[in-house]
Amino acid sequence: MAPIAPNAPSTQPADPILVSFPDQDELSKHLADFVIKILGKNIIGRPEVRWDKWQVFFADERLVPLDHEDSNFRLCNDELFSKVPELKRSQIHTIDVSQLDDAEELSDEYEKQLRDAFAGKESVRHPVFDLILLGMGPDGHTCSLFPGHELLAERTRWVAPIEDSPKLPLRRITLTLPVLEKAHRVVFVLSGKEKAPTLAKVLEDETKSLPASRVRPTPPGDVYFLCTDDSASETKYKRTEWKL
Ligand SMILES: O=C(O)[C@H](O)[C@@H](O)[C@H](O)[C@H](O)COP(=O)(O)O
Repeated sequence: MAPIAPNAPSTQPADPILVSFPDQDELSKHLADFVIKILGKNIIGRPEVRWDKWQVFFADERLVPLDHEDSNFRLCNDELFSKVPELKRSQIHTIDVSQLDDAEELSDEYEKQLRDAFAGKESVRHPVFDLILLGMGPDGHTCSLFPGHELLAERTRWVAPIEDSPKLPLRRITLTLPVLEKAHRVVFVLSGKEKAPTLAKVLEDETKSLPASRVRPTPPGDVYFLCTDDSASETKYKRTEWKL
């Protein structure tokens, strides 16, 4: 067995970075700056968003038409995409609604969209996202990966169907843990006191029993928890001062 070089990079996932802000407005402002820094281009000290470079995928999606009130695309479209004409519809990867009746086929087709977008990159064994933004439910679920569900054990597929979601609607597709683990940066965005006990568990529970606590990107990836103070009120986990 070859000895490990003393300066060899760690293969252990880095500790999560917890940053807490007084309220949602502060959180949103700093999150926007962070996204611009990561996905923008620094032009003479002034970061600018290069919208033409973006490829947007959904961490999970409900199997409903794109204009349905349960659609994650619809929510993002109303709040962001429709306000950014520079971001072309072809850069936003949505589910194939002609396959809504067949979750397996639809999931495979979404994985194919991912494979095509990442084709030619060194990372083709896994997609390596620059940034994945996630929420976390009060039960500790993230994407559509729910506590105790067999999909937590999925290691082969990049995208998987779920038809027995404990949170309605029942039928969805979701990115799998291996994809989350390969990302450069995963950012959980949390607000509200109802998330506080779960966040404490996710950050402090060594057993990693909850889906959100299983999201630990491999080096050099990082996972951030950007929260409002009420969400972070029950955890003793160390805070990091926010610096861009
Ligand atoms: O489709 C879904 O249900 C979501 O993708 C889910 O993973 C969400 O991120 C969490 O439930 C947190 O949601 P909130 O941030 O709205 O509480």
